[in-house]
Amino acid sequence: MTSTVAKGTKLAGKVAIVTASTDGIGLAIAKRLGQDGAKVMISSRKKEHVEGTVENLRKQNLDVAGTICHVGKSKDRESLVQETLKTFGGIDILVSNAAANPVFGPILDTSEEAWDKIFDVNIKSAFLLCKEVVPHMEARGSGAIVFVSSFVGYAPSELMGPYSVSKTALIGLTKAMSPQLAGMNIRVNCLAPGLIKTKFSEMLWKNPNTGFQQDFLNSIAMKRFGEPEECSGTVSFLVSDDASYITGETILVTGGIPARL
Ligand SMILES: NC(=O)c1ccc[n+]([C@@H]2O[C@H](COP(=O)([O-])OP(=O)(O)OC[C@H]3O[C@@H](n4cnc5c(N)ncnc54)[C@H](O)[C@@H]3O)[C@@H](O)[C@H]2O)c1
Repeated sequence: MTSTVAKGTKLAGKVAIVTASTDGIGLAIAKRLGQDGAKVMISSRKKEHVEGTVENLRKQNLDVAGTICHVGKSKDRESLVQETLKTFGGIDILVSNAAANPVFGPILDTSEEAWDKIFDVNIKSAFLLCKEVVPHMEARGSGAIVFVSSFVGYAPSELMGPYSVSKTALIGLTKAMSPQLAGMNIRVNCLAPGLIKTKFSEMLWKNPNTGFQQDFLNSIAMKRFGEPEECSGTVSFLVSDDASYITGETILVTGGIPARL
């Protein structure tokens, strides 16, 4: 199912950065923000993916540019910000979407190296990118940040323990940052998707006849997995003036998975 939401210009004049935006949920968000009028800086680790995505989105008349950014590298984070300022003249919106999950299995089997990678990419880099971006939002007089967490941040997956904890940490980071940022007229919120059909989650939804998949589907009120486009409207709402009195919150987009902290 694809989104049939009417598109508009509610983000006209805004400049957005979306990390890991050449595929999956990040791409759907970047596209939607562009369709809603924002200028969007596309980024991911691979040059060819960035170039291909920019070309594709420009063909759809969206105002986008692109740059490489491995969110765990401080030089890349700096150049993402500098490229955005140089190309579009400011930053109003940050969507921190990049995430890594190098391990599946019992949590106590996680190596220190894997633990560090998950927390570096999923939480520390998200925080450090905010630190980099916030002064530029402050200079514009306002801003909006969205972290992409997950439903497993509320209901930890037994096989993705450290990833789940990193996603819980993003929900906490959203709350922890909101009072200080409110003083700068910057809102910070969080999206917690359910199981969305992307490459990242392929092994969880692509084998239609496994018992696991059936059990999982049965636990979802709507009895289907989500599409990336079903996450993007929520992010566009959260960064728009329609959400002007919402900060520190996480919105679950899960088709109805019972998940609460
Ligand atoms: N697909 C789902 O079911 C699901 C569910 C809940 C949350 N999420 C979250 O949604 C976000 C997007 O995931 P997706 O499903 O679209 O999958 P995806 O694989 O398309 O997105 C994750 C992206 O992060 C990128 N990435 C990893 N390490 C990076 C780094 N160091 N620097 C820059 N980019 C890096 C990957 O290349 C990938 O493009 C992630 O934060 C993920 O945790 C996904």
